[in-house]
Amino acid sequence: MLLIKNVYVNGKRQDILIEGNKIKEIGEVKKEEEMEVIDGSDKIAIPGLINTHTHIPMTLFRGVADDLPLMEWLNNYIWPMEAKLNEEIVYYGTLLGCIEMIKTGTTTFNDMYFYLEGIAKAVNESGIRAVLAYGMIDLFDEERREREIKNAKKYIKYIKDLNNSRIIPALGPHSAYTCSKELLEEVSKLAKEQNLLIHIHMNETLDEIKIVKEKTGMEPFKYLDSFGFFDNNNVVAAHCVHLTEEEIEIIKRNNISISHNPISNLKLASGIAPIEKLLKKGVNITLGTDGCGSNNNLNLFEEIKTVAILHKGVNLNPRLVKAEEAFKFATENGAKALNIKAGRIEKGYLADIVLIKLNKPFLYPKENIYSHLVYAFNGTVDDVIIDGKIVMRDNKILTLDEEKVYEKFEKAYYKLIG
Ligand SMILES: N[C@@H](CCSC[C@H]1O[C@@H](n2cnc3c(=O)[nH]cnc32)[C@H](O)[C@@H]1O)C(=O)O
Ligand SMILES: [Zn+2]
Repeated sequence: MLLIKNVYVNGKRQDILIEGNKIKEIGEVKKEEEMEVIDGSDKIAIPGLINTHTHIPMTLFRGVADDLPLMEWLNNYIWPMEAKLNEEIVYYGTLLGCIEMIKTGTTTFNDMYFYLEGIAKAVNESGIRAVLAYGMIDLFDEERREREIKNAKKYIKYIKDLNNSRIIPALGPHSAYTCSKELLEEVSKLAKEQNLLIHIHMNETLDEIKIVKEKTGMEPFKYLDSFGFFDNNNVVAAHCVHLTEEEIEIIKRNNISISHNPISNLKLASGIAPIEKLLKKGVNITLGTDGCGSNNNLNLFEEIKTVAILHKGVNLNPRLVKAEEAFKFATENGAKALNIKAGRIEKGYLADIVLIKLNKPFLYPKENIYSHLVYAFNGTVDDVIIDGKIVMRDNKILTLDEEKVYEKFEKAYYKLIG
């Protein structure tokens, strides 16, 4: 068992006892012989952050094609380079991504990419928790559709056969503008049959909406809703930047979770999602970084701060998205979207816990710590526990050899651009 002694958690100094992968007790815990102890007296404990939209191997694309709009970025740079990926290169890209997320307090990520064996191998070794979807794009071609659906089913089986509760399969139809209606219908059916999360890009840019509207006569959410895509499914819709009132109703009615990616949306000049309207409707808002090609890091604390100030500015309302709301987007709401019992430090919850030393200049005055975590903290955490296991101690990753990963990553990168 693991005992975190005298740590500042849920607003007071107390102990956290972890048994297996769950939180067993919070409060006054007597130290027993067989317990491993972490002294928490100079630290705060927070729930591990949950990143609900990533393409984790895109660490390899960081800084490769900046300052471009989405369609040009995807078509002229990213998609041609992705054609040169393989399992090994993706494995090293993912290892780096896992290090970066653990170092900045993220304990779960929701991913859509390909070469999932490489991704799953790296996730397993790093100790992080992940929901992994094979990203499907058929470009309305029947042969490609068959292949994408076959691949998706292959990876769902592959992940289930790993029998690792930290690695969860999901379905990842890329978007309404790159997937045929037949593929989307097949995905919706499969998701219901196997009770799988659907992870999809929605309404990210005005171009995308124009393409879908010209093809179907409807906006993306209305089009998908017209054939029951969302019915009785668990859906995480990434971006949701440009929405009609009618589409917001569809999101609410279908209990769709939004993965709001404010920094990616700004960097690609996609726009700013209508968070004020979505909040008013009680929509479950979560946070994502997107890939490192359009952010360019995986530090979810930057998304927390951005979401807490961006919407104040654009709506001229300083009361919009308070600090505790922004923090909830990245913890409890993310857990709800991914249907995992995490996002809070409470008895019976998964032991995904992050410890932060308080002796950092931007964490003073200490009594305002919960404000600092949103408006002042830079994201460098100290200890990380995932699934009840210590994966980082005093900022040192215990599950991977960092220097070796950096060296192998660079070699993989040069193979990719060579
Ligand atoms: N089976 C597909 C893989 C799709 S994975 C997910 C895709 O989303 C792409 N992607 C990354 N960021 C974004 C974004 O912000 N919007 C739309 N697509 C993105 C990413 O480059 C990747 O091609 C194929 O063969 O291409
Ligand atoms: Zn994306």
